[in-house]
Amino acid sequence: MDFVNSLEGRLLFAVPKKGRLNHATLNLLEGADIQFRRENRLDIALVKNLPIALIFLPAADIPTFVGEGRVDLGITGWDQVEEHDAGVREYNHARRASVDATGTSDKIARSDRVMELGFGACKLQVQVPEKGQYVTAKDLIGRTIGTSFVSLATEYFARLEAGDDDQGGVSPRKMRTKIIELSGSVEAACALGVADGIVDLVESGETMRAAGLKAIDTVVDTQAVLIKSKSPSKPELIELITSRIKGVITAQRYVLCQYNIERKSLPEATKVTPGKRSATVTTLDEEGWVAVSCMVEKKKIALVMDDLTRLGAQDILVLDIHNAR
Ligand SMILES: Nc1ncnc2c1ncn2[C@@H]1O[C@H](COP(=O)(O)OP(=O)(O)OP(=O)(O)O)[C@@H](O)[C@H]1O
Ligand SMILES: O=P(O)(O)OC[C@H]1O[C@H](OP(=O)(O)OP(=O)(O)O)[C@H](O)[C@@H]1O
Repeated sequence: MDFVNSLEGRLLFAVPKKGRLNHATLNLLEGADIQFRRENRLDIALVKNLPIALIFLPAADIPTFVGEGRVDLGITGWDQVEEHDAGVREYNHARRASVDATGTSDKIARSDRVMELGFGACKLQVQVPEKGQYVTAKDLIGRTIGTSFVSLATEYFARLEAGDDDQGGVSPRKMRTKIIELSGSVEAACALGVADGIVDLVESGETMRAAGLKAIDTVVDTQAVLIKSKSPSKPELIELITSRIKGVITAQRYVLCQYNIERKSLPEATKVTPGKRSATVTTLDEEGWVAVSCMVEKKKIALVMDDLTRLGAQDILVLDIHNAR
């Protein structure tokens, strides 16, 4: 098939081709009924039931493709979007300083965040040896930092060196802190004497603890996001996809809780289960009793059931939601 020509007229949607965000992203696409079949080794797949082409890319490259408007939509980590944007800011800063002392307008190729997707949550943190001499991030000024997030780390330490949170006046080129790029296993850098501190992702904290490191500051709080280019083709299709994905996320986050309770306990019970908008209450055949049905956040359901039982609720049922709008 001539794939390049078959992209004509289709919305281009970039998704992580491998790594930590791949599986959850594919689940999301399935839940949103975006049907495709990916040929072996091909990084483009045409969607069968919508005018969309999926482009499988490394998570780190997706902000570039979307930011430059080559692809309309993308799913990646917010940390990757911030890293890309920090790189553009740094480039513009250097250009302004060397080309035009009065300052040219920033032609920043950036994307818009459409929504957070509720998976891939972690933090990009400054980490140092647990038993070492560094207590705050400022203690690392003038030292060597290992990271895969060179632009964010550069911006972070440039600001620290400038002594304020404002971007103005920061010159990464004149920094005393040395940022060195590592492409993986960043946590090994301190123990092996390559770096004094690192800037790396932390989820459970296991990797950091196993490497004898501790976090002393957070650079970015991140999770997977849906981003779109500044001027996407087919805005109405983007709205449709966004609304479908929202439905899948809501369904993943909530369960449906149903129970019977005496009407006199209803005011207290609806405080425990207020529902997303409000609880649905129906009268039961039995005098003085009502049935309540409402959405509850999955992570809170055990506590909610405990509270309802205490209030005298009976026949408490918890049901999965497959989709929601
Ligand atoms: N430990 C983690 N927990 C949760 N999310 C993570 C974790 N590590 C990375 N991520 C998220 O996943 C994104 C992609 O990370 P990943 O390490 O999978 O990179 P990759 O380039 O896709 O794959 P690989 O590391 O296999 O080359 C990160 O930018 C971050 O948003
Ligand atoms: O806090 P944790 O749950 O332990 O997760 C954090 C680790 O996960 C990521 O590495 P990854 O496994 O992607 O391997 P990498 O070292 O090749 O980047 C990240 O770079 C940390 O090393």
